[in-house]
Amino acid sequence: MSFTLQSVSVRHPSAASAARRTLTDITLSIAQGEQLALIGPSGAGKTSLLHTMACALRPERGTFTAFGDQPWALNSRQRHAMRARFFLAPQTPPMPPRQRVVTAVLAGRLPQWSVWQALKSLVKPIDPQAAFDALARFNLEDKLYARVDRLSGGERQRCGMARLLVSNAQAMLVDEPLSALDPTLARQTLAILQQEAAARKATLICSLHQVELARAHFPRIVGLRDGRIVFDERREKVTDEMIAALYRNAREDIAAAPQAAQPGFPSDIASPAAVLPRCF
Ligand SMILES: Nc1ncnc2c1ncn2[C@@H]1O[C@H](COP(=O)(O)OP(=O)(O)OP(=O)(O)O)[C@@H](O)[C@H]1O
Repeated sequence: MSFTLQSVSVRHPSAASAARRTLTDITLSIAQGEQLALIGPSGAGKTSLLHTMACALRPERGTFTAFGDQPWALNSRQRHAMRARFFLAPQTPPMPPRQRVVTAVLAGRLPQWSVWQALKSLVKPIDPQAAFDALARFNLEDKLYARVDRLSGGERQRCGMARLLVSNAQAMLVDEPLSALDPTLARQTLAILQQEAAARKATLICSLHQVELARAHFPRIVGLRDGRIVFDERREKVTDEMIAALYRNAREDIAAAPQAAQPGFPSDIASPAAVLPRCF
């Protein structure tokens, strides 16, 4: 098993103590080599779930196991060693603007390198061929020595994916990898991620706003809403109705609901807010 979460609840450390939890009662088991898409509306908790699995957020409750160990029961050195087994690719990859693409891509090797190797690679990239090969998968090999701040948003995002490829992660935790890409590039990029994960038998967990791509390409789909799992199904079991319910906006519900008359107001006026414009 790559990850097992049993009744896990998470609250962001910076959130007010009275704020509702970011994730509530999450139970999920993900086998090594599985490919799974996380979908759900903005603020559903997709990023927070990926961060929890990457040990960047500590559960407030429940049991979290990664690769057979409970990371938060380990000491920080052991937890750091465990982090080398997975790679979290954020939506906007952190890359110093003046850095060369080759260095930014090779940062995917940082978890495997000693401090000395990391410093050495900053001065003279240790394995530029690996960065070149990874960039070539995304047709970006000509950007090897370009500065990061000269890249378009989509190029930058694909550099982040090239960084993921040079890591030797056994689990790839990828947050909205397609958000800056046109539809053709989005499909190609997703195919490369899935091929790479399959080739190295790595687990691939991808948060996506492109629901149709998720349904077309991922065997397992987890729908999140308001920090809870709404469904966790094989893709053939996910229906249009489940998707519509997952993304239904609370405002749509209010608009669709019959307007109940309130005491003290004429029957065609539902609330004080509704009457205000009529006063002026
Ligand atoms: N650093 C933070 N401190 C406090 N609350 C946070 C923090 N980051 C996210 N949240 C809250 O946690 C909830 C889940 O956010 P999260 O980013 O995980 O959702 P998401 O599904 O990834 O959204 P999106 O699709 O918009 O990226 C939201 O209510 C958000 O406001």
